[in-house]
Amino acid sequence: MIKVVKKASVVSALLAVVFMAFQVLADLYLPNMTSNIIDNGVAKGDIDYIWRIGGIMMIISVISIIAAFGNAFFATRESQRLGKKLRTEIYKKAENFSINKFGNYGAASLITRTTNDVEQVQRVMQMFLRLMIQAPIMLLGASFLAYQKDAQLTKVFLVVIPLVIVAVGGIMYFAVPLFRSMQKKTDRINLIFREELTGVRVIRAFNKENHETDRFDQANRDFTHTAIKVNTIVAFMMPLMTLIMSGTNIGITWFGGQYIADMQLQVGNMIAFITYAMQILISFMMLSMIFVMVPRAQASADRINEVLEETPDITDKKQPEEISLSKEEATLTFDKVNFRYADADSLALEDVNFKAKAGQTVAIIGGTGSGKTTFANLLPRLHEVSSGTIRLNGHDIRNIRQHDLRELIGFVPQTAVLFRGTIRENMRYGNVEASEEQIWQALKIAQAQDFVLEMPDGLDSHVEQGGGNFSGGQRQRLAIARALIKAADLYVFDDSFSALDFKTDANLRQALQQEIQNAIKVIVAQRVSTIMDADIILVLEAGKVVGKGTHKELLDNNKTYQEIAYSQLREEDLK
Ligand SMILES: Nc1ncnc2c1ncn2[C@@H]1O[C@H](COP(=O)(O)OP(=O)(O)OP(=O)(O)O)[C@@H](O)[C@H]1O
Repeated sequence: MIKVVKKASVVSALLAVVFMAFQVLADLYLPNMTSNIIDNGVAKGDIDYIWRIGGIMMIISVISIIAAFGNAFFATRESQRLGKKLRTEIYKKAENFSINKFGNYGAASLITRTTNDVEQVQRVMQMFLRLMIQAPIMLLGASFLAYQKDAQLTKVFLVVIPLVIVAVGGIMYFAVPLFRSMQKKTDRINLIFREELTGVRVIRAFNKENHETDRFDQANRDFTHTAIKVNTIVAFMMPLMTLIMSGTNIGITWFGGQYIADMQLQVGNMIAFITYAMQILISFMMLSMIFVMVPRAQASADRINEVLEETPDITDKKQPEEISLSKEEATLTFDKVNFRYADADSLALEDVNFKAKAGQTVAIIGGTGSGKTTFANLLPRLHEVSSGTIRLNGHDIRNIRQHDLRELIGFVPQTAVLFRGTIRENMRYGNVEASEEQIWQALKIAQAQDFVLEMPDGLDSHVEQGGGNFSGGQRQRLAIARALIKAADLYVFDDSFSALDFKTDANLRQALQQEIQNAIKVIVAQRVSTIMDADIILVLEAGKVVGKGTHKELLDNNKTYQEIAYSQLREEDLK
């Protein structure tokens, strides 16, 4: 918790504390003046005294109000700033996570950590700056002043304080573990909800709405059940404290009345004593609220820290090599490349070797799970090779800044992701300075020009979140165009032609061949027809390259390739 809260500004926090100190001092001083006004003004009928002290009390009250406002302002501002800072830090950290790390946490948990967990810490920070300081000062100050007013009456506290400790302790004992578990349950609700939203089509197609609703209901019920339980327990706090406060009041009045009758105590002092007693009990209540909230926020702070303290598994070298666009000089080399996922027993890619030069097309083909996407992800360093070397334009890609490397690569992922906005904004994601002409040229190569032209708003047509208002094939073509808009030495298409019909697929490949002549193209595909013209075809089987060559060579002498090819096309189509 301290690690997280330390990120707040010391100056603002100090200002909040100073204002709070003024407020507490004013609040502690007022009962003393009330006692004076009663004993010296009211009892003796001294109207001047009442006016004078009354006036001073008004001024002190105004100071108390200003101090309370100042404290609230700085406490709120600093806690909000801390929240903003934490959200930004988590976001930046998560943005740089490798695909592996991202998968370990899961999107739902990262969202809960950025929103709910940060809110918990923010709330405690605000409370800390308001109550955490107020409560102890008030407790000590009020105890001291009460003792000064009448030492005999403090014996009431011998009964009251143990009672308060038992009541508050009991409530905390039951509530704190429940508060802790609520954070995990919030995570679970977010996870299920997110999964259901992203998988809504599958859920409907399989008629699993009821099953999913039950799953969500169960998590929701579990969370609500815990929340009700914990709030019921905490709800006892108020009536219990009111009971104790009333009891204290009666005790003080009972003993105080006797002392007044014996002329050992003045009425004003008794009234002041009652106010101090209430302040002592309120301080206990504030402290107990802090003790209830801190463990819950501690759980949140731990979850935030877990993300912030992650060491990135893919980092830039301290003195990276400089690289720039090579155009016709581009080269790509895989030298004994192996890759293993962190939690896997076997290699996902084993001993991959090849060389490609500017203008060439490298194709990767293989069955599902053979390692094709893994291969594609190694190129922009979304994963880091376990051993061996990948060289782009002669540079080991581990020696280049990730940013510089990715500037040289046009990447089309397996799932075409578009962002909410317009087609033009999505296209400019690839190159912010792309001219109108460049955008249309990229759309033309990607075979997306026609359908964009047909849309009433053309490039200004609206794109829904994830590109939901486009067909799978249209999304793929827009994602391809977005990558092509970028001047790159290497274009990677991870199964990016799979949703295209054969004719569009062929036209696209032809356009790529004609228009993108200098760059190296890496095409991952399941369809032989997509990669027939490639200069180098790598056939993957369980992560191993079981064939390497051109379509003709492989068709003549590679059994795996023959099996794939003959299962998809007729013999005459393969020539
Ligand atoms: N994050 C991961 N952690 C552990 N193993 C993984 C992970 N991602 C993929 N794998 C495993 O690595 C192997 C290769 O997966 P990859 O996604 O590269 O296959 P693919 O050829 O692209 O398959 P597909 O054509 O179905 O997309 C598979 O056995 C898969 O189970």
